[in-house]
Amino acid sequence: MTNTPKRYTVTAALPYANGPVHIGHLAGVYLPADIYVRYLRLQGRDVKFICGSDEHGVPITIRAKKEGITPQQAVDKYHELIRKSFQDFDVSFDVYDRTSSAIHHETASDFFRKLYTEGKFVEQTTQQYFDEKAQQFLADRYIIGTCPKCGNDSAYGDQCESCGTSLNATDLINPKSTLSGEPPVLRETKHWYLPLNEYEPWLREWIVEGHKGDWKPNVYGQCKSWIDQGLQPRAVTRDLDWGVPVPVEGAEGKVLYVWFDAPIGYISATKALTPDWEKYWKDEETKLVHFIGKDNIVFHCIIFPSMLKAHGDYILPDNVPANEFLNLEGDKISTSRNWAVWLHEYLQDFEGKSDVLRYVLCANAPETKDNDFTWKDYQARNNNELLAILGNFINRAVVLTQKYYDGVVPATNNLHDYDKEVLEVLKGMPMVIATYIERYRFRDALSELMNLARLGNKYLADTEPWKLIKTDTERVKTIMNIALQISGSLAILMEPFLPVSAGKLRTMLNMNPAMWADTGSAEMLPAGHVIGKPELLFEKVEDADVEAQVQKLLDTKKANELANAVAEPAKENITFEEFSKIDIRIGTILEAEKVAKTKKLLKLKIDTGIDQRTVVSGIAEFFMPEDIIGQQVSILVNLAPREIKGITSQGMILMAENADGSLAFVQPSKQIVNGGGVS
Ligand SMILES: Nc1ncnc2c1ncn2[C@@H]1O[C@H](COP(=O)(O)OP(=O)(O)OP(=O)(O)O)[C@@H](O)[C@H]1O
Ligand SMILES: [Zn+2]
Repeated sequence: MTNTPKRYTVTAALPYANGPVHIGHLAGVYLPADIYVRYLRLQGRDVKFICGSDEHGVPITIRAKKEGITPQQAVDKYHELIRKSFQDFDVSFDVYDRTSSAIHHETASDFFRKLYTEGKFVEQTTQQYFDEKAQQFLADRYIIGTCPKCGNDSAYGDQCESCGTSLNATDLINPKSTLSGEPPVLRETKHWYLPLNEYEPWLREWIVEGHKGDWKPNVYGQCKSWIDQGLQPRAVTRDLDWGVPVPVEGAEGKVLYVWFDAPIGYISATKALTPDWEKYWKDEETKLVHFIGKDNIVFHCIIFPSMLKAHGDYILPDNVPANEFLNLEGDKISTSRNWAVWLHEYLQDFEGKSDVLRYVLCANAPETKDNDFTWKDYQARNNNELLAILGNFINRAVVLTQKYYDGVVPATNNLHDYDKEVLEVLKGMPMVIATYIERYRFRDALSELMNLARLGNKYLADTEPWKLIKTDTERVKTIMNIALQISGSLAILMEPFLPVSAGKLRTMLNMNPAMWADTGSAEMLPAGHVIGKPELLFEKVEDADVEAQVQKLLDTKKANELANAVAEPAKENITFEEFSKIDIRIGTILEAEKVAKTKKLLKLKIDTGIDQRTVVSGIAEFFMPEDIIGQQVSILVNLAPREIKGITSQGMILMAENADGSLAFVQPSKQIVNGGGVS
């Protein structure tokens, strides 16, 4: 599509309703989509921004089972959490719907029925894995095994998350049911398949030949490799009781595969938004763009387009600008490992700072390769870029205008070459930024925006109006006028990236509503216009703020280590006679002191009931001597005495060790007389 399209349908991947939104989702999908849409609106284009929760599929049924609630209750909880956090983050969806809605069930059913009636599916009875204990077919994530491609031993029945290969359950080596842990048996069942192999020549022409130039290399490359490997028919139904029922007689107990119904969710959400929905999906003059992360490429570039093609009434995506992945502090973001910065928590911890997160995630977006988010980088980008460059420039321009002219925009006079150069750059900037945005290069676009603020700072630093005001007041008028022109343009150009700050700046400058096309010209803030009072756009992020976040992550790491700790294998068997030789008694600590010049050792005096004896114990890192006096402990009393740091240790205190190496006393659960035997 080269000419300006008549309208746009922009979709953002439907977030899966089994966890909250994290920064990876934002950087990969929702932020670039929101920047794009906000920009289009400023261009006056007709655009609908579509999203909603993806609420079907096996992981939701597994979570519901685990929590003892129904799948509907599970998705209700996360749908609301996700919807609210997007809203609080100012993601400007025109509609945020959900796939458990009636309108979606109806739309997805109709879609399936049309393809079914027109003979677009292949019906096949095959052997599928069945869990005899749970009396259930094992779709997708109900089955794990070893990936035949990469050897990952926890690949799912539909996909290996390690190498990204899409799988059939029967491809897995050593398959196991995730319900019972048992190896499954094979049972006959009937399903409907979309014969992707038949769409291969068309896909080759449409993508491999047609989109070589305009799709991102990572997206194009993945598609080409899929097509080159040869496509197989793909089942679009599942034996499951949660989802859109297959609307065909004899298909009781079967639902549509989640990846069949989810993308149709974009269409149903548009239906929920407007009775005019058809022109956003069926008119060739509409430009359809899907924003997704890299693991969704095959579904949006191969499977969904084949479905749309089979249906025949719908347009195809013009582009699918998928991003790579964002990692967190060097580790893959993971919902199940709680390794994430959760959006709703961020918004609580950093109230009023949604733009800072938007800035950092866009400046560091994984557009061409995986990238890493670190709190140090977050702090540096806020303090050294947003605050020091953008915030500082705006503040100078507004404060000086208030000081010299009581907020009235002065007129220019007699332009110097330098002024003309700066105005020339300003005039060209909207086009430069727009071109990057239209090519889905949001990092470059943001970097140009910051260059404009840098230019403004440099202009003021070079011309030094604060000195000239004493000698050349006419010159200062020109300088301040130009600084304000830059500020006014920034207020509009930054809106897609930093909507909250852009709003504040527009208020500060007392601006009339303006569009992208108005920027770069002196008409925005004409001489005589009165601006408002200065207000700080950004504030410093302190060390303590980011240290608290890093600590939160360290705590998560520790909790994960404890949860994943694997017990050491048991030692060799011993006989009862051997065990009987061991004499363990309950005793009480009478005295405790640190052993001089050591870090780990405490010297204890213990009442063992038999005697009072000295024991040297390596527990000083975990206990303060004064805290343990009076505690009952278990002591091995017939261990041969040993010399430790010049002290004779007569026995050993029994300690239990945690996964992180910390120690606890092995103590009786109620008071026991000293000397009481342990057996
Ligand atoms: N770390 C990430 N970086 C970039 N994009 C991501 C990241 N994690 C998920 N996405 C994208 O966000 C969109 C929504 O993700 P979805 O709700 O399907 O969760 P997911 O991929 O299962 O992630 P998670 O397992 O972390 O919840 C998808 O398009 C996905 O590709
Ligand atoms: Zn694999």
